[in-house]
Amino acid sequence: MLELRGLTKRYGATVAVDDLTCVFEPGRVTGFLGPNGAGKTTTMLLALGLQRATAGWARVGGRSYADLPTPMREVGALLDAQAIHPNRSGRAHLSALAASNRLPGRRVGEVLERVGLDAVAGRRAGTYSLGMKQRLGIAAALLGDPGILLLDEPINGLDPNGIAWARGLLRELAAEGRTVILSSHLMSEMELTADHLVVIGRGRLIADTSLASFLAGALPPQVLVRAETPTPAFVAALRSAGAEVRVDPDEALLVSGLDAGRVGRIAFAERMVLTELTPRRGSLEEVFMSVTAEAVEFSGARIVAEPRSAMPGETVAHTFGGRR
Ligand SMILES: Nc1ncnc2c1ncn2[C@@H]1O[C@H](COP(=O)(O)OP(=O)(O)OP(=O)(O)O)[C@@H](O)[C@H]1O
Repeated sequence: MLELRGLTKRYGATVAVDDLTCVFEPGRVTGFLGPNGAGKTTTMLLALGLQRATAGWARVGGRSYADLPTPMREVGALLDAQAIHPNRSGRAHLSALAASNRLPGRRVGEVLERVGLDAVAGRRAGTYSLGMKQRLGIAAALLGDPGILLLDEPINGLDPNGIAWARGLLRELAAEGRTVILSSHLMSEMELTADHLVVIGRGRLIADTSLASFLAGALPPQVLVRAETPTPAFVAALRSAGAEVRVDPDEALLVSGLDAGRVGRIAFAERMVLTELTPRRGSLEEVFMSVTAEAVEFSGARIVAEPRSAMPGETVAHTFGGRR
């Protein structure tokens, strides 16, 4: 478990992390999300003792990182896959890490196999593709068999097979009871991988919630409706019940603001024969953009707005004030 309490980091006038309080729980993949400059990397650096907090603290299983006797056995991190000596082989890179952290040498072979690099472990790491470097970075994070994994953009550069592999690995690591913290801007992948989300904007907590609640909570319900012969009266009845209705060129209706049951009852009252009635939820990308729209907005290179607040019924910083 990784716990942050009132964690704050200022760089001069910039507040990179602002009074952040949350707990990253074991046994699940937590997506750590936020727009560019939201403070994700800084939070990870603070948790790893690589930056000093201005206020508040981060604790790993109740202790600060600096107090951990063998940190790599507690926390494995991937911050920058390119940070490797190009003339060392993948195996030599991991062996050096294992030796300097008093980890058994047999772990090197184990993690190389787990990330699928065993066949190229003798090659100079400088010749690795970005995807291979990401795998090597994940191997390094796993070297101490840690309970917590902090992975900053670990799937950048992976091809579709690599991404599917990484998804399986991360889910497996969580199922083994580890705390898996994953930051990525690849929302479609995050949607498939994460169980839980911590969303920050401009250093502040916006949402700390399950993926399912995040997806369900932020956008009004939408229903895709196809009727055999949709009549203007049906559309008018939907609108007078409060729905926004968009009629597609193929005559499908996209109904916002009413759930499928309500749309079905209106269709029944209007003697419509429906051939489709499909509830649609927002994608993670849509909900993320909606929730963070006011958190960080760039005008040129300038951040201009304050964070919007969080989701209903969850551990949150504020009350959700989105478009509901
Ligand atoms: N060493 C530093 N000195 C000054 N400002 C910094 C430093 N590191 C980060 N910042 C600033 O702190 C804020 C948070 O940056 P951080 O890199 O943590 O965000 P992020 O969420 O990881 O962004 P991205 O998604 O773009 O990687 C930004 O405004 C950034 O410019």
